[in-house]
Amino acid sequence: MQFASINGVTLHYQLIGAPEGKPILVFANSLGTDLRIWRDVILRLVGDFAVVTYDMRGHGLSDLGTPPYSINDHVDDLAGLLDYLEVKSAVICGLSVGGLVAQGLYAARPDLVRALILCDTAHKIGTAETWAARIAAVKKDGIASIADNIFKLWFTPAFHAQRGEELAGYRNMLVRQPTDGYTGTCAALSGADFTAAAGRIAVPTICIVGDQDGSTPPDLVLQLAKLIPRSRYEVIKDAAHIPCVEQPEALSAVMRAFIDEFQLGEKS
Ligand SMILES: O=C(O)CC1=CCC(=O)O1
Repeated sequence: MQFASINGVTLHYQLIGAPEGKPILVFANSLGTDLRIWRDVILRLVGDFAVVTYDMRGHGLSDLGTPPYSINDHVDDLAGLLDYLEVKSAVICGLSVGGLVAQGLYAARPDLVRALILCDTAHKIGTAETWAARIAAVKKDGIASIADNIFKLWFTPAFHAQRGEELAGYRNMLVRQPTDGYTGTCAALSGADFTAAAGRIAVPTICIVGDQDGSTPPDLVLQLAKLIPRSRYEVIKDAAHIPCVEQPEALSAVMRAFIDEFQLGEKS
């Protein structure tokens, strides 16, 4: 296991493969998950890249810091981690809030971003009201009290019917996140709006979404793609909000095609 103290917060991360001579692919997780969600995608891409994954503050084995957070707290953590690892420029793949962090990283530190893979995310996710209601529910009754509803957003009915063991494991992942880390990140989501910034993105970008995503549905992700000049848009079949878990083969194939189109698999 690897840990780094970034902005006074211990972050859990994994660097897989040697960065020297290889392009770097960085993965940022979604609300209520940790770096383990990327495993089956990483296995399909790791030969050609060095890979960095990490647990956002308040999630996984990373410190809590001082919640509630702003999206810039998460952005500063990722920038700090890349500086710590002496990564000069990387392909940043972010899922949901991780995609907002990726957009924020580009806005704050474009030097660190060679390309963006924005997965099941948007320029703005939810409203102040929906996040306030979720924060209140979790503070009152805990994450477990909302888990069934969250899982309808995360996974398709087919996943629920056929992949019960994984469902149970991912439920453990969700309910074991620190309550303050989870609600702290809901606050960050509430305040994050990259609508104006999206039009200034000038690196190769692809927006990807599961066809049954109940959290950031295809229409919303298409709106994001339309805001970003020359970006690509792809829909993953038979997936909801977490295609890296539900359809890793299809997601990595889309990522691979994007990587090849822009020759991102070659060291810049
Ligand atoms: O509601 C969820 O759990 C889905 C989600 C919204 C933002 C995020 O990161 O995940």
